Amino acid sequence: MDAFISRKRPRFLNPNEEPKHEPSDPREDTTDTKLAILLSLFPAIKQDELLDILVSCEGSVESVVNLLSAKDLTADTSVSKKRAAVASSFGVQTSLSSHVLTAAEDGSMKHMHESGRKRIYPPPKKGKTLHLYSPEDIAAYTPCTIIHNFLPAKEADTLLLELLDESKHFSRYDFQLFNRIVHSPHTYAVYVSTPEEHRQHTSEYTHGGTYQSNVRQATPQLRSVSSQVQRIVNSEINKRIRDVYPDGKKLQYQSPKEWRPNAAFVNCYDGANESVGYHSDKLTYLGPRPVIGSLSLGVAREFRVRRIVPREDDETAEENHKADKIGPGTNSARNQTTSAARVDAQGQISIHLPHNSLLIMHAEMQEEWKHSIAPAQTISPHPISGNRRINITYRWFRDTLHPRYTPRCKCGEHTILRCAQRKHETRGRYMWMCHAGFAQGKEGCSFFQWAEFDDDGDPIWGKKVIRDEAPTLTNFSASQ
Ligand SMILES: O=C(O)CCC(=O)C(=O)O
Ligand SMILES: [Fe+2]
Repeated sequence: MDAFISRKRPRFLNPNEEPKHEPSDPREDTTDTKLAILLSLFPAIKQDELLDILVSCEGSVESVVNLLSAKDLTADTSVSKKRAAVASSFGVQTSLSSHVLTAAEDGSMKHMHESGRKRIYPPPKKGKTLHLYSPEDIAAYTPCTIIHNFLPAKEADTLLLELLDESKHFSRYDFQLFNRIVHSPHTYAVYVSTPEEHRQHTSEYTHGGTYQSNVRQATPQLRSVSSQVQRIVNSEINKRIRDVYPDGKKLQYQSPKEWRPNAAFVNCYDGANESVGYHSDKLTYLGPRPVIGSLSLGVAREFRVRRIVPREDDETAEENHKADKIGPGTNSARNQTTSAARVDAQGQISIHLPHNSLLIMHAEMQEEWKHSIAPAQTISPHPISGNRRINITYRWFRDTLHPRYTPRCKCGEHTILRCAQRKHETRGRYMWMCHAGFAQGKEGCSFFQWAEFDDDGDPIWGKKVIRDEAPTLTNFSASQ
């Protein structure tokens, strides 16, 4: 069903934990009743369509009736009155999707597609989850694009089989949370395409204060798929710039260059309880406004996203420094207590990721949104992978942000790049910080330096801009 369903999120009992599942909202039980009422009022409209409109009106029968009656100017007045009477017994809600009304250039209210303006949707309501399925809704509500059935079916199955076999080499990463060492609730490995890249990823790039130990050579299938991902991601980036960004221009700090993935982080979620908590992906080596291509294989799972809500009160750059770390290539929320509170401050959106779907996280994603793979209440086993889901995130490590260039902190370690997200005065500014505080058993130093970039996201060290002209890393796709 190309629609979303709105459900109320439960309050978290333990602030360190995402809920294992969401109890269903008793109000959902009324959906059938509402649909039956709508069917009786609008017998000429198909049930599926009515359901779509109902969910896009957040379950408000009154909004559906108003919407459809407004369209139906020739409607019999007695029918209209009856519809209005029934509808008024339900609360008014906002409407979404293709039924959204918006102000046109001339100030009149028109349906989105008639107004000639870009679609701007309201965020999900506090404490609710919007479930999105259609590529159109996902592109409109989130900074993501989804492409279903991305690979030829056989190729997707071959890649899945290959990575399931690889997954026996995957490991959990350990991270520190409130003085405890915690294991990630899924396994992973990093894939690169040449021995030189392997050397760099195991002895130069650091993640949360340690070198990656689980770096592997990309399999032929992984590399072949990388070039297909590269093609489509670049084309989708251009569409996004043209159709969504202000004045049809790339975002400030977004690279104007072709996106060239040179590393793939492969995750395995074995069973419904395996997950990854809310985080944004680490910017340190990807740079500002990165784009990430994420291919899902095997069991379908929910990818949840939520916008980072600015907070005026107690945010400081120093506080950001104390952020906990939840995985390689990820920046978690500062802690799950505040994270949980903010999930409730603005609703979340759930994107359903079936086998062989490619999700593109666009340039506005990492700095302004967080994402997670929620534990599932139930999953439907996949014919090849059983209960397992494999996910590949193709990433482009910018050469200009190689650790040979990035500042060292007082501990003598490589710093990490973060973006100020919550305080209005500093929101959107980047900073270099000590990462030692993120590593097991290490206390961080107080190193802090604002990070400067030119408009294309290349770093400015002193007055010197390091440009990304001669990549040292071999491009994943080009190196086949
Ligand atoms: O499994 C996914 O779809 C997302 C994984 C993720 O967020 C990550 O590897 O950073
Ligand atoms: Fe991520």
